[in-house]
Amino acid sequence: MLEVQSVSKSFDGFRAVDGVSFAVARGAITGLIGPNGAGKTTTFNLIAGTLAPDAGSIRVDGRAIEHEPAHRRIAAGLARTFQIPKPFAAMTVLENVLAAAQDQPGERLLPALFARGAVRAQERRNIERARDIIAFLELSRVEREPARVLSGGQRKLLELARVLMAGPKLILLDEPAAGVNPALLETIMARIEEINARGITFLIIEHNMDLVARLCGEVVVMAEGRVLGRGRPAEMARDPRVVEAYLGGVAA
Ligand SMILES: Nc1ncnc2c1ncn2[C@@H]1O[C@H](COP(=O)(O)OP(=O)(O)OP(=O)(O)O)[C@@H](O)[C@H]1O
Repeated sequence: MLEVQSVSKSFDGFRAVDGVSFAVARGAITGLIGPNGAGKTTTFNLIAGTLAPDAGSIRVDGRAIEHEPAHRRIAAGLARTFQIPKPFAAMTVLENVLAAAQDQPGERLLPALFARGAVRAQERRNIERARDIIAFLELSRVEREPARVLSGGQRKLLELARVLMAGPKLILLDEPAAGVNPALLETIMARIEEINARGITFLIIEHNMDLVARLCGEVVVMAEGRVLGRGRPAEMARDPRVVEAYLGGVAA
């Protein structure tokens, strides 16, 4: 589903991502782990298109996307969340989810002028879909509330809702467990499992090893801009190179 091949990115001569290669199988939930500063978020930004790689290729479903703008990658089925969610604070939960819908005919001039009925029908379908997704993520109670009133965990759920509204086949999650209380974390993990069971592939950056051990069939471990290893979470946790990278990270 995703192939990252020899991808590099430097900031002012500092190699944040240095010849990184890995693949994510269709239908898998793969973890991207490693100590702080390993280059995980930079790798996400390169895959999602918020940063352009200096070198290397990125393929989704066999199609090279590294030169495509971020919005085209979303249309190609790639969606991502952020470590710190950034909902539209003044908009309601429902409006936030609706804003993530792809291919809204109302945004195109000609259909808007000549097919008002069709536009309205599409909008109704979008609202129905958004409300189903909101219910699935247990946010119905706050559907009409502005996003600014949500807790940290609810914001993570709202991000997932927005991502689902875009209809992706591959979802990149940046620290879905960060700042989330244990009850909501259980909801988030269960929903990720259910979404995955419907055939959607995940790549997840996460420091919470309970989440990684439960959800991820395989992890890719990064340190200092490179891939240290890949394998099952329990295997990687025992790998001396991985242990050393984490200890080094703590010491630094
Ligand atoms: N825009 C930037 N300009 C300069 N340096 C950057 C930039 N973005 C990231 N870096 C540096 O690149 C390195 C990798 O950062 P990155 O955020 O990708 O790490 P990470 O593995 O996601 O870390 P964390 O787990 O703490 O989120 C860090 O040393 C960081 O300071």
